Amino acid sequence: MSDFVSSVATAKRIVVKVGSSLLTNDGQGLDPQAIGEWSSQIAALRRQNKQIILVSSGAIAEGMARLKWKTRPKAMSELQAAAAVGQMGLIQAYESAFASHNMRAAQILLTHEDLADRLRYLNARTTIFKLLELGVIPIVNENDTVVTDEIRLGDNDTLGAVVSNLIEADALIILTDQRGLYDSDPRNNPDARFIHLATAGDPALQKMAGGAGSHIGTGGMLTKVLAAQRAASSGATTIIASGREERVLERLGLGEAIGTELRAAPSLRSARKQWMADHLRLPGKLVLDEGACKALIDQGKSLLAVGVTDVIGEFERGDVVACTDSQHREIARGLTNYSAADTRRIMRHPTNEIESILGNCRDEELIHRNNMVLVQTSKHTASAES
Ligand SMILES: Nc1ncnc2c1ncn2[C@@H]1O[C@H](COP(=O)(O)OP(=O)(O)O)[C@@H](O)[C@H]1O
Ligand SMILES: N[C@@H](CCC(=O)OP(=O)(O)O)C(=O)O
Repeated sequence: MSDFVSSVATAKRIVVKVGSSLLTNDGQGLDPQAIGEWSSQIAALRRQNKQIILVSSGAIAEGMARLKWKTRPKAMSELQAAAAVGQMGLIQAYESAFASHNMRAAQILLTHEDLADRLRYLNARTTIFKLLELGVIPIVNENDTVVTDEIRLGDNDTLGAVVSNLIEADALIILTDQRGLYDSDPRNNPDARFIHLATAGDPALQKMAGGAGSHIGTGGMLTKVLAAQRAASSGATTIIASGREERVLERLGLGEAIGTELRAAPSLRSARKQWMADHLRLPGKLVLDEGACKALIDQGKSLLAVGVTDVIGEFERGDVVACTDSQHREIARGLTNYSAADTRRIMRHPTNEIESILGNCRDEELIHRNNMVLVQTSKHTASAES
């Protein structure tokens, strides 16, 4: 028995990764009952007031069943074809399972490149946040059709971590066919000891983890341990637990310490905020009025166009820009949703006028709070917030 409370209890935004082995009948196509069970458990977490993003594998396994292939192909083009065929079944199954709980789901297919490109990264983020705001469950998988071996994330454990970083999730739950992480592969060593709690990124964990245990799964424990390390860089805690444990998600949400919990070291600062803070040369500056400075510093709010009095420099949507007070002292920086040209047109105007000025209103905020880092203390010193 573990004597700690699961971090899932206090987590508000959670990425849940479900591996192929938990969605299929021994790799032979999707198991609708399993999908029904996952959607019920996610509905239970929603009732606990948590935002859930599902990273689901299973497209290749379902595609193989639909194409009547008995063994997993090796050729990239065949894997991609299977994924393309199977992804439809996967989404179809989730769509009807969530509908029975009066919930909507959305399909998000991502590649490594989408997240390496700043604009596409920002668009993916904005879309996922909007879906969460609307109460929709985003279902994410890798866009297998367009990726080659070299640029493939390759396993959904890594994708789960990348998505956790993207939306700054509090927790990443990786569900698999084992109770969690042991100090060696329990399939080969019956005396393997179970790890309840450890720090993500501890090099000892990598030595314990082996490859995939089944012909269905891809990564094994090693990709899960590495995913935990990656998720920790934006502060998320990872839980590796058995998907066969009854009501596992709901119980984790209630604080039961099921599985292995890999916590981020307390000192870790959000990687994205670090990235913004590290920008030395910014392409532009927004000068804010007093009210906007207060909203950012004291109230933790997003920046709206109405609070901007001047735009200096040239920049595009997605660039990191500085926000200054009327004395040109930098108080914050963040990813802007509007170019310099558009900002000049909408500054000093309330949000409800953006559409009539620009012809559309893609984002209500000029810089969303989630995309901003404060770079001053109340004394206007230049130290970055931690
Ligand atoms: N130290 C370890 N502790 C637990 N499982 C391990 C360990 N090393 C390797 N494994 C293997 O990892 C497998 C889970 O990974 P994988 O087959 O990729 O599943 P999934 O499809 O859920 O991602 C387990 O079935 C197990 O055999
Ligand atoms: N994109 C692939 C996922 C591959 C994968 O990581 O599978 P798994 O190791 O079972 O989580 C699919 O949908 O089949």
